[in-house]
Amino acid sequence: MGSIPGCKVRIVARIRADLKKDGDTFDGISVSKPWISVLRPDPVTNPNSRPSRVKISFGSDQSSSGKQQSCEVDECYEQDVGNEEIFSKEIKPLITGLFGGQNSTVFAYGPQGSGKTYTIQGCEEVLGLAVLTVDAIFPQTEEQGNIITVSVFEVYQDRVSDLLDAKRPEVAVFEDAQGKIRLKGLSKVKVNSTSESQRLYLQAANSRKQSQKAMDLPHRSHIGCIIHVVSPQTENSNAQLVGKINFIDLAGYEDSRRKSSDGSNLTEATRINKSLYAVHNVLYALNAKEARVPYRESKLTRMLQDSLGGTSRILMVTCMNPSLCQETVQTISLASRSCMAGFLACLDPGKSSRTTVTKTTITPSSPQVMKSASKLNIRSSMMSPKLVEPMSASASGKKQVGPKLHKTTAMSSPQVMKSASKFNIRSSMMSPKVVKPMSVSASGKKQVGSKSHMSMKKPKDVAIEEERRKLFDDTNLSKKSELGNIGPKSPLIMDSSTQREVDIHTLEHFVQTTLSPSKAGPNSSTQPEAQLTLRAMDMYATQFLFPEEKSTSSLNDSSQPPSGKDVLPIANQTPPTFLFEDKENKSSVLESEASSSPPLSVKIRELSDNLKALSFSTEEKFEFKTPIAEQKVKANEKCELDNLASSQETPIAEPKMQGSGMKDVLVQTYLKFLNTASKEELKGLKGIAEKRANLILEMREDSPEPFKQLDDLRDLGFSAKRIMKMKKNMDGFL
Ligand SMILES: Nc1ncnc2c1ncn2[C@@H]1O[C@H](COP(=O)(O)OP(=O)(O)OP(=O)(O)O)[C@@H](O)[C@H]1O
Repeated sequence: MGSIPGCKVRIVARIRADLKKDGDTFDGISVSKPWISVLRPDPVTNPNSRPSRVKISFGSDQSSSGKQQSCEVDECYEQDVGNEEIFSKEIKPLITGLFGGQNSTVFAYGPQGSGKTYTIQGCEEVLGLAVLTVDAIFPQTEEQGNIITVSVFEVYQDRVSDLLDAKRPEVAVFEDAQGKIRLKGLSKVKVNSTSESQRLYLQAANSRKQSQKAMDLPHRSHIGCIIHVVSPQTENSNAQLVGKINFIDLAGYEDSRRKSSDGSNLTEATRINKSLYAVHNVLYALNAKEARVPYRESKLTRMLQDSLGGTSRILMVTCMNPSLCQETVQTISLASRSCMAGFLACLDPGKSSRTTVTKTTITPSSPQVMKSASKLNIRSSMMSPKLVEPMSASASGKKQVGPKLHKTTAMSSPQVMKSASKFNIRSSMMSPKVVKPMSVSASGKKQVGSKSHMSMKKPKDVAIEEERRKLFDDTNLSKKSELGNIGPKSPLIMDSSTQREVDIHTLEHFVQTTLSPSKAGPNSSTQPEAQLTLRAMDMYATQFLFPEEKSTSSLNDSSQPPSGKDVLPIANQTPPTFLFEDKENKSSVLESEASSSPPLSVKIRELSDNLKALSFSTEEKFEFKTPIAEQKVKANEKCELDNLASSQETPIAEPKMQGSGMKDVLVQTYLKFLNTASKEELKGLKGIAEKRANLILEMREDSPEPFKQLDDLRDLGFSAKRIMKMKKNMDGFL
């Protein structure tokens, strides 16, 4: 597979068969001429000296401008090509790898109605690629004494649910101690025939449609089917996964500015598109052989991580409507961008993006785009979905922070940009913009809180995430430097030295006496890191996470019995998901808090008030430039002066920036506490009582660090809404 040897991701296009023959329209305008043409390289004039690709052109070659707009992909299947042919050319090579332990992922991507479901799932009369796969691997699995199991799931707004369980339990996605991705609560059903697998898949998809209809929900979500080949359990061994292949029918891409065809609102459309961009970001990074692949940008990519990275192989089938449709141009251009990344990386492996800060960025400001946009009424924001990539490795080894580092190249496809023009396509959509807020220093030297960084608001979330990962990277940070690093971004440190000292003393006393008796050994009791962690965590929990519950108590901690059906006793099959309802069990949490550590809650609140006061200190209190402040910092010896020095350049008078830094620290410290605290300590937190504390300990057995971001709280039964609210409250507060 793959016309470009060495490329990890293969991008092919498929033009859907024409369903209506009586003339197509585009935005109400009749289109009489064929508007997609496919040009294959001529094997004679284009010998195999370089990888060949297929050119897809949009618009008529007799267009008024006389120009054709085009983009390139690895292959294009035209309207007369059926699923079987695609299967035999594209999927069979993946199946060979499957029996050798190689995982694969097949995406169908495209606008609504372009044939994604038809391609992956098929219909009653036509088998889709997933079912054809089951059909093809049966003989070999039987021969080897292996079995096939199937899982079907839906990802809707970052919630993964099991479609083979009528109750649709939520599936928890987390990483275990060995770094493997676990899908806790996802059923695996053994299938014994092709027809059985087809029935299963169709049933799951139909039941989803019905419930969406009944609840009047918009139906755009990602549907996944995982086919596992498993060696069965024997007396002497547990069941073992031989390999798996994932088929993902991605939610239909829809221009979020157009009226939605399924009633979904702008927010939802934007969210769906964002998750589609996240998939593209991952494919792009993999194909470009980038050092960092942003799997965590979306739940879907995270759950597929073990079938995307490593030796896994990826196929993306970009489905195209045969009728003129701006979404088709947009989707194929995005796909082509990933394809181009692989093409360049394969042509010149020496120039892998592992060693360069240069990022592929297509911005509306690139000359081609601007030209197209102005000529053709293209709106830049649509052509340029920002594909945010937070870090890049600097060749110089120096960490570079902030927008100054962003390099913009109109690398994707100028042709595609131009193509948009003909169809009144807005530029921001066609032009995925890759922003690199930070780069990794080869020397490991950190510069945090520099002006450029502090003033960088977008892409805020990703930058913050990367930053906080650095701040709390135990392996890289000395205790000494941690204070320094936290300092410039944290109001705890940015405040006057007097206040800081007072606060640290309070905290030391607090840590040693109450909060962390288990850490009260000679090493731990004086650790500034522990102090800051606890202090910030307390503030965070009290002030931001549960502001509405300050006067009452915590989130509830009730668990429901396991749901989801695990049909097979497979070694790596995890127990079903536990769901928690936040509306229950308030009393038990109250009891627990009251009985376990009343002094703790009092102290937490005290401390929070202190910190709150600090965070709202007046500007003059942040006078880093005064010699006195500097002296005090030096005398303290707990802070790294380099970092503080760099922060002096930063005007700290921007409360929003200050808040952003504080939020960053607080979120991370809170998560770190969840990852490390004892059961009793956990129970001291708002929202955590006996059951959740137990679950956290259980999760820590599976994975040493189960909480890496706020969204991971969903594994504890916190609803997405609630987590959103937490984030929002924080923003509002800060
Ligand atoms: N290659 C094809 N040949 C014949 N019919 C097709 C083909 N591709 C799609 N169709 C038909 O087109 C219609 C839309 O296809 P499908 O539901 O697969 O689109 P989709 O991209 O999955 O849409 P959505 O994003 O809304 O789920 C269906 O009726 C399907 O049967």
